[in-house]
Amino acid sequence: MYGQIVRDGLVNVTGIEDLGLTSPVLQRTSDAFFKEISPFLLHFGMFVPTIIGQCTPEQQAKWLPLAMDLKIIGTYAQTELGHGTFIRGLETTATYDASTEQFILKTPKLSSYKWWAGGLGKTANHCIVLAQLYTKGVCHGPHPFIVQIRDTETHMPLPGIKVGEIGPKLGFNTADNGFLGFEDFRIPRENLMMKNAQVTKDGTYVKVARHGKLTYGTMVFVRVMLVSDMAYCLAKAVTIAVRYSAVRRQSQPKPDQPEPQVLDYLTQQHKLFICISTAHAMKLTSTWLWNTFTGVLADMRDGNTDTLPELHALSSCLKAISTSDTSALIEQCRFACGGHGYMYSSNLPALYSFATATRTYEGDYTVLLLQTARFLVKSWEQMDEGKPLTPTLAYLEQSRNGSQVSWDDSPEGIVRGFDAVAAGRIGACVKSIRKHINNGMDYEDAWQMTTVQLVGAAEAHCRAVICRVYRDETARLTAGCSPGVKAVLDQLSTLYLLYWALERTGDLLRFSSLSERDIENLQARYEALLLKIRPNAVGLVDAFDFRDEVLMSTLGSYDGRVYERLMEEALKTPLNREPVSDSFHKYIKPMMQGKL
Ligand SMILES: CCC/C=C/C(=O)SCCNC(=O)CCNC(=O)[C@H](O)C(C)(C)COP(=O)([O-])OP(=O)([O-])OC[C@H]1O[C@@H](n2cnc3c(N)ncnc32)[C@H](O)[C@@H]1OP(=O)([O-])[O-]
Ligand SMILES: Cc1cc2nc3c(=O)[nH]c(=O)nc-3n(C[C@H](O)[C@H](O)[C@H](O)COP(=O)(O)OP(=O)(O)OC[C@H]3O[C@@H](n4cnc5c(N)ncnc54)[C@H](O)[C@@H]3O)c2cc1C
Repeated sequence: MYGQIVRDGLVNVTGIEDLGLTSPVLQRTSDAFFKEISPFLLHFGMFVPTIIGQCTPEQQAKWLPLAMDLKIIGTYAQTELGHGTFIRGLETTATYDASTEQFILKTPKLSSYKWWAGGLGKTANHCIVLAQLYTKGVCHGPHPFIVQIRDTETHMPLPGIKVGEIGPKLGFNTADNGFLGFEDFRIPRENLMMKNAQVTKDGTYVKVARHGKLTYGTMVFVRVMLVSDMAYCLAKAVTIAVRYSAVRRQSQPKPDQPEPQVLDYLTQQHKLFICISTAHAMKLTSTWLWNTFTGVLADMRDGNTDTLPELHALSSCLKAISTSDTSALIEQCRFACGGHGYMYSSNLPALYSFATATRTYEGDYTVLLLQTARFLVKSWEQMDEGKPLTPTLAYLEQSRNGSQVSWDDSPEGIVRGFDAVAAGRIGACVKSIRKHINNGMDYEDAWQMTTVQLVGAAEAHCRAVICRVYRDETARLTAGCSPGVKAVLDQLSTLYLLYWALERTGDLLRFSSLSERDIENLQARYEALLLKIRPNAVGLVDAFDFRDEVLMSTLGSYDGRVYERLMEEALKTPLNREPVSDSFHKYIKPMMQGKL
């Protein structure tokens, strides 16, 4: 039964089509069972997908049934105390011993301890370990291995394994993130996950993969999944904040009139409606990214890896921007709920601590944007050589002659404006790199000196992609809808464009013919749009269709009994069990009597 709950709740989200499971879904029933992060998150989120992505069919036949039936519980241990970002710098070694046909796992020093893997501390008995593969005295770089770390009967760590929990964190405190060290721990040769590289019995290393970075495949998969996760988290947060804002009344802007719902303040609408619109933008972009991902998988099954670099660039920037926007906007939802938003029972602190972690894990924000930037600069250089551009970079063509794009304030025109900003910023980076090189720097230093601009260019590219996909997908999906639904969804996608155009006026002034008058118009349209969305705001968050059991919020429940729920929760707190707590007699009273 328990296993079934875990499977229903989490495996659907991983959307492993090869297993006949569904693609990403917005709602997750698991949230009603696990109030916090599940210690099984890594089992279904990374352990199982890595078995699928990195094992041969024979290895899958052995490990998948065990993992799917929860006969073994696994996690994914890549990060070490000393290195997370730089995977090639990992220090754990797996050295092949041909005489016993085993790998010997070793943690050479403190900084080589595996650190962070979810469920590793107390829950998992198996683990995917990324280690530098040595055979015949040669290091072949990091490779994944399946390692049993605990006895499946007693759950005791096996001899040669040092494992434990890493301690309290900002969030994720129920995920038992762990550390792991190896003292010459031996595993069979067959535990190397051999889809992309193999070691034969005599220790010969055989590379199978056509692309050098396929070992990083699970990370690409999880990055793709995270965009949809972010849409889901933000939809939850804004449901809480909008419902609360409809219940909460504050201040008296006009004398002799009742206190308005705070949702009627334009500033409150400015804080919240962009969250509704962003949740839609991310959901539609995540589905589009998922389709791109499955397309690339299909290409790779046919032996073609040409589309992988664009997928890596897209999944990197969309992971970075969706996690960063979501954490900022969830925090904005908390601000929008005033003091009560700070209550744990509002569920906003938990949502925030989850979202802000996603900005770091599975690839840090800056690091991933720089990966995208690498692709963008390379594409620019290829364009200069007259080579064709990939579909998501087709907009670079317009910047070839370097002239400013003329500003057009229709939604499609604004999307073209974002294209122009992205193209302009990428072009500026290429110019900066070339200038530094002409001044005598080598390429790496010229790149370093341009990284602040490169991060900005990758952000601009990602924003342009989101704007285009959001606009196009909204038009496509609402084609058969009623005029009312179509109009409201069109308002939401227009709001996204206006909001970001106003956020990026500096860039638009630089790379398009936008004028002061155009900015005034944008501002006026934006404010008018907020008022148009206001009557539908509660309906729009209700349409996300979260059950109260999933939302778990005193502020956001469907019935709006905010104050009653806050009081009910307050009365449950252990400090309210007795009218006078022991500390009064032990410390406070003696202090008042001058006896301390
Ligand atoms: C619930 C919580 C769960 C959390 C779990 C975790 O956090 S688990 C832990 C999660 N941990 C992390 O996420 C760690 C984040 N760190 C990383 O992913 C890598 O260390 C790196 C990508 C930053 C650099 O890697 P590097 O030093 O090996 O590479 P390089 O920069 O020298 O580039 C060389 C070439 O490789 C290309 N390429 C790179 N990646 C990919 C890819 N996936 N696919 C395809 N291609 C890729 C790149 O574009 C470039 O191509 P070019 O231009 O030559 O044609
Ligand atoms: C809640 C949580 C759960 C996690 N779960 C797992 C797990 O299950 N398994 C696992 O293996 N790992 C896990 N991790 C680890 C996570 O993947 C890493 O923390 C993450 O990849 C960032 O790496 P880092 O910690 O080494 O940061 P660092 O790379 O040390 O980052 C520190 C700073 O340096 C900057 N920086 C680093 N490199 C560059 C560069 N090349 N250029 C410019 N700036 C740079 C970063 O931007 C950042 O500002 C988890 C982390 C968290 C927070």
